[in-house]
Amino acid sequence: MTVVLIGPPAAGKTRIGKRLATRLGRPFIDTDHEIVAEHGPIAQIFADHGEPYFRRLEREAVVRALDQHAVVSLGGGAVLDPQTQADLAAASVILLTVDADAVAARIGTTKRPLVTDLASWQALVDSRAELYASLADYSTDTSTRPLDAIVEEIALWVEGNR
Ligand SMILES: Nc1ncnc2c1ncn2[C@@H]1O[C@H](COP(=O)(O)OP(=O)(O)OP(=O)(O)O)[C@@H](O)[C@H]1O
Ligand SMILES: O=C(O)C1=C[C@@H](O)[C@@H](O)[C@H](O)C1
Ligand SMILES: [Mg+2]
Repeated sequence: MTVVLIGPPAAGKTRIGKRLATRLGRPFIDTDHEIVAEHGPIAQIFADHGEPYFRRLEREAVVRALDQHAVVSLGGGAVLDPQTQADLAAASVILLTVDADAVAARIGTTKRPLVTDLASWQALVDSRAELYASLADYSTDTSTRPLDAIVEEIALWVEGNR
């Protein structure tokens, strides 16, 4: 089964996904990175064409990624697509959560069009928390523990669920 990481911005999907893929001996795909490689910076896509256009590109990247026996990190909003929600039933879905205190230290430097400060991050999380939880087969919090401990915990769960 494809292993998929979901969760809000700055939860650690990219960093943890990369290490988890190495740990499991699988390729790693990050849908945000696929979109950037093909179409340029996400903030620029939002600015030039708007969010609905970005979501269409994202859906195409998700379809390609879910077809691989890989570890896939989805963009934070990829799960808003109903077809993606349905497709995730056939994957092992891991939700990464993070609390606001930890995120405050993480969101300073990157360019996220929908997350400009802690308040916008919190609003986005509040609006999606139920959806994230409903799609997850396993959930773990990334706020305080070192990356390697989190990766090992997830890897053991995946190996138990093959
Ligand atoms: N367990 C952790 N402990 C400390 N810092 C972490 C941890 N996990 C991630 N980080 C840091 O948090 C930041 C965000 O991580 P990452 O880019 O992996 O998140 P993401 O969920 O992919 O976010 P997005 O794709 O929305 O940008 C990075 O600077 C990363 O180094
Ligand atoms: O949460 C979101 O809606 C987003 C998260 C990022 O991963 C990017 O996919 C983009 O900035 C949108
Ligand atoms: Mg990421």
